[in-house]
Amino acid sequence: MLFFGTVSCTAYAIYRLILYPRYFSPLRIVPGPPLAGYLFGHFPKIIRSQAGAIQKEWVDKYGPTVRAVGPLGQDRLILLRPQALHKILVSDWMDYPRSKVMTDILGLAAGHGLFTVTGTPHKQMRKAMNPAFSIANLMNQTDMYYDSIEILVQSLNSELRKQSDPCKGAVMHIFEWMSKVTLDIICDTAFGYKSNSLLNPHNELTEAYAELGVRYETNMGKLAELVRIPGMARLLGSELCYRLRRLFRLFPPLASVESFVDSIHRIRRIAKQLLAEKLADATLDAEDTGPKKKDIMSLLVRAARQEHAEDAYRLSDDALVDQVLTFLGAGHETIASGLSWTLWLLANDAPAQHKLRDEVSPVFADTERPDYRVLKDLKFLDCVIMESLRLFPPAPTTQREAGKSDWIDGVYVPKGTHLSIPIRAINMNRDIWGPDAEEFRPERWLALPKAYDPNFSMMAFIAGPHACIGKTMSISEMKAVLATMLVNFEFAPAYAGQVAVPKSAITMKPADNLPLLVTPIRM
Ligand code: HEM
Repeated sequence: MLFFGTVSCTAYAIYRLILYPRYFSPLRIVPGPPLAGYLFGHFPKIIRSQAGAIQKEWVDKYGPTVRAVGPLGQDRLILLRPQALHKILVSDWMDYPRSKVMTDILGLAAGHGLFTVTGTPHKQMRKAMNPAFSIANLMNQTDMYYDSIEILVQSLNSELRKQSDPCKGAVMHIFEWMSKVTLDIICDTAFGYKSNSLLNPHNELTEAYAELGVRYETNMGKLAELVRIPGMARLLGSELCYRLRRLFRLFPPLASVESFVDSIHRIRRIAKQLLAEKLADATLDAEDTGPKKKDIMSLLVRAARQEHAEDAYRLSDDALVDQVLTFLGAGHETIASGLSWTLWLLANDAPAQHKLRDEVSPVFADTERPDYRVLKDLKFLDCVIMESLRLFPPAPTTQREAGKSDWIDGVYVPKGTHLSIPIRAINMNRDIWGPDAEEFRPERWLALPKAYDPNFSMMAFIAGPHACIGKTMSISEMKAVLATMLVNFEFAPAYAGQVAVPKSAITMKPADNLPLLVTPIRM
């Protein structure tokens, strides 16, 4: 019996890892890089390459539909064409959910909220959350951004004052500053919580996120493999695993999982605390007829507590904790990354930086806190942000999994195939954007190319029912921060020949925290 079992397992492994990808997969006819290692395929290369870069290299070399192979012989298709993207993201989106590995990892770090549900539960949850992201609500919130932005300006000025000649400026790690200001803004606008990370570098939430960021980036490959073990994702997020986390030290290759578990536990504890405060506030609010709190969580808690029709969907308290985690996870590093790369691009393009400053300065002559409408009307600011998000999309790739076998873009795609959406490669597609697709040219947004498709040519926020719920919020927050930065400071590369490189794997974070020379315009 044991012999029969061993032979069957070995035969299956040989079929799955060696024979299937080479001789039986219907995708073997699709162009792509030569097959790599039997066990992990192209996965190590994907994980180690600069964010979104390998997908771009492959579509440039092999065309708009590329086949690669992931761990355990799993087929992967990289899809660039609008028809294919429309099918998996819009028309048949329910049949192409986010993959289980992706939702397991996202669920651990950013809660089991909108990121991890699909189909009908997703529709219901999204409907419950949409009002909190409405334009009307965002218009109410814009003023709150400036509480943190003004502290950022003061903090950068006090760094400058430490220099022997402040007018000559100082080199500052821009990503660190953008990360702090965006964390403070999301905590305030999403929960009415003052995280104060700009003033207090040892703030618990800031430290936990910094630690999580490091562990997440450097251990992505390990985590992706670990969560494939049935039940492991749930175990890693459990109280038991937190209590026993020191045991990971006994297995040196997994030693760093200890601090990953520790950070997610700390972040979850703060999220629960934030929610408890919101629930207490909601009870008080119900008795009070005065002005209601404007933060997103207060709106969700009030909506969940209101009397609805019997069949209406309500977010439970546990679901609300997960939404807290989702906002924290999704809402700060993405914007921090977008802002940092925009400042990098402007630092390297003095005429664009001057042009933008000329546009925003008159607005600040009238008010220190331009509102949503004023920011919306700043055309060149809009072009600069769109161009920066096109070249450096904070989420440079995303994935889906084929929930059924079907034809996509003329290729028969078996159920279970991993589908990669190469956001950065799509955004730089020369067929759409022309021969200068890789250059920073904000003016291109004033005369869009004929081939431009509003849904599938610039996909920083993707498209369809899973498109980013925070898109309008992100753009308006980026506008408020950038406009204020530009009237107060000038930005230039930190040293001659500086090259900025995005980190490997998932996000577009700059690898070196992006040092830039910051000089004051008004102090
Ligand atoms: C520049 C900033 C941002 C970028 C580039 C960005 C990008 C994206 C992308 C590409 C997705 C789709 C992921 C996928 O389906 O695989 C997404 C989804 C999502 N984003 Fe954002 N995001 C940003 C900011 C935000 C903010 C500020 C929030 C909330 C406060 C947010 C909340 C979400 C949520 C909840 C989803 C899941 C939506 C769903 O499945 O219905 N994002 N984002």
